[in-house]
Amino acid sequence: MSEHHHHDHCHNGAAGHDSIFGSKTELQFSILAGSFLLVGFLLSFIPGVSTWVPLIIYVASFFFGGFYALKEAAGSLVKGRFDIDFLMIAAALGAASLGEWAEGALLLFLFSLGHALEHSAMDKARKSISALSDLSPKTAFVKRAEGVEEILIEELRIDDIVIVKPDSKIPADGVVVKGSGAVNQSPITGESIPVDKVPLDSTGVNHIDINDVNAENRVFAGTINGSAELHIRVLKLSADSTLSRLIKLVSDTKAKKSRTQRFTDEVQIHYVPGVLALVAILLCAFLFIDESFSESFYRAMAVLVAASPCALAISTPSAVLSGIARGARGGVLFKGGGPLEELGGLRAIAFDKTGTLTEGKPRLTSVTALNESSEDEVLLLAAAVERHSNHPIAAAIVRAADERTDRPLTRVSEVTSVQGHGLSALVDGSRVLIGNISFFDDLSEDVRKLALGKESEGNTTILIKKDDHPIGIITVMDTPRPEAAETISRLRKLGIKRMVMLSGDNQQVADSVAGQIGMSEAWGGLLPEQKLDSIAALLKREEHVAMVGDGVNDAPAMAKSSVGIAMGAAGSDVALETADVALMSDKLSSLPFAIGLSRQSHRVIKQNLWISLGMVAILVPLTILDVASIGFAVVGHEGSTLLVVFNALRLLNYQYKA
Ligand SMILES: Nc1ncnc2c1ncn2[C@@H]1O[C@H](COP(=O)(O)OP(=O)(O)OP(=O)(O)O)[C@@H](O)[C@H]1O
Ligand SMILES: [Zn+2]
Repeated sequence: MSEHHHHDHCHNGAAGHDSIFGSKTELQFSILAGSFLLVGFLLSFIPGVSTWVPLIIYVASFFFGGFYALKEAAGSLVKGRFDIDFLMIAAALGAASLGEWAEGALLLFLFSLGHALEHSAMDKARKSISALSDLSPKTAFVKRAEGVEEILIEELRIDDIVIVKPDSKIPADGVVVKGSGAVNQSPITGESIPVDKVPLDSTGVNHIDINDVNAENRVFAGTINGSAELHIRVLKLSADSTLSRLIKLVSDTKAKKSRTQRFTDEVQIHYVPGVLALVAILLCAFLFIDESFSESFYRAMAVLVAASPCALAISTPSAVLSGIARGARGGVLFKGGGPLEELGGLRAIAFDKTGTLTEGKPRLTSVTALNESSEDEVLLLAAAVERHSNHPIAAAIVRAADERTDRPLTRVSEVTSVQGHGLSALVDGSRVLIGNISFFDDLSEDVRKLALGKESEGNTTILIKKDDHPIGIITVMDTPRPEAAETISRLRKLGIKRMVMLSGDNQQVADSVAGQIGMSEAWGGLLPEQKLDSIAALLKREEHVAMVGDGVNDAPAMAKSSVGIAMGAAGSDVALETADVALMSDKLSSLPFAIGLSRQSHRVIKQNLWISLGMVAILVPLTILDVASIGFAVVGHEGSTLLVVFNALRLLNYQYKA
């Protein structure tokens, strides 16, 4: 990741000091500038040394001190912008033109030193992100016909079988096919407790989509194998692995900017010309008050340095970068400064039920046969159709049917799914409908009562109709996630005053789950578009609402909310792409950490604004009134810039305390 040497300079703009001139060179140049300045200064006191000797040495100091500033200034000028670098060079050249070479060289030296330090501090935050890529091993042991071969991970192909030794890093995203044991997934998901993995028999299966593989069979590149040897079938190329995409998303500079970022950008657009105008006026001071031009010039330059908005410009980007880097290490991916700053300020969160607050793995609780059919018949027919659905309810029915009977499969065709209701299909020539009560509007009073009774016990209730006759009722029940109740109470303690469950399931089930995890509001029976309306309604009342989901069928609602949060993003491509904030683990418990980090980032950004604006507010009057010299202004200016950056770096060490 060494090509990530892109520096935000104090104006967010021009590309940084790339390639061979890394930030190390920048620091060396600055030190050279300082050394030449010192030598030149000392030589000027030695009698007998001709005056042009120190002059030549000062010119060398100018060169090294002004090199990067000139590069930056030129880059911005091409885009039609004046920036702080331009101002600095103007000031230094102005001093030189008045014969004050030492002053000019000092200005450039301090400026370049401040910026070199600032850039290496920013690099520290960036390295924290690129360190993610070191998580993945460089090579993998792959099984070939001739034996085991060690190859580069870039050369791994889909369906290769790699052998992962105990206590070593897993080289690819894939499915365990042999061996079982615990895997430490904390590098990707932030989960501190290792997760048990068991093999999945995939012999003879041609194509496996990693999104369909259960968590207990699935492993990610960059996670750490425990004490067992695992054989893994590769399901993703190295470049497409969850880790690679995580790194790509984290270092994506085009990600959503935060409001503060837009504010500071805006300020700078109006501010720099304002400063230039003020400086122009101050340059003319000698016309109105009794002083020489050089005195006016010095004052103007000091004001210019004092007023330069370097610290302001870097205050937000540095905090955003550090906050995002810290989040990524904790298994939380913020897509840019926008979500990072906004999440902590939220007071309302909507949750999807299935798979988010619950496990998303419902169990069959009852089968009721109606009208002369048998329970097995009902279950089998339902399972035959549900085999074509990937809804969690379908999985429960299919599993239960497989356990009970092994009758040959019936012929199923024309399966269509009706969003939020159920399925319709042709089975051996009969029209079969499977779905919730609201799917059927012509139920007899008896059947309806029976089904409603089951719902009131907290069951998800599914009716099966064959050729327009109800033949049975199947009920399933999902269990709340073990960490859900605790997370909800933590969120409440964090000041999230409104938490709402949105569910396509019936109201009784929604209420029952909400009751078990201590949530007060549950809105059930929602069709997908009604979930969108619910978000809109919440947005109207609460202004900002986050939506937590698994990204499977709630992506539109997540997109509509202020901050869309996806869980289990490590296992789902959709979730990783659509969310503003992705919780890499499939655990709700990283949500309080994410909110805590977001709030801390927000605090740091605010502190940084105070520091940067405060310094300008102090220095500008002092320089105008001739109380502070230009050297003082440079020290104050660069000092505040560095302070802001180091304050931001504190975020890298953020710890969530429950
Ligand atoms: N394949 C299916 N088989 C049987 N019933 C279904 C099926 N798909 C949907 N349903 C019925 O429609 C209801 C709503 O489904 P939908 O997919 O909109 O919500 P969900 O994802 O199950 O729940 P939640 O909104 O809580 O996440 C389900 O509770 C179920 O009663
Ligand atoms: Zn600066």
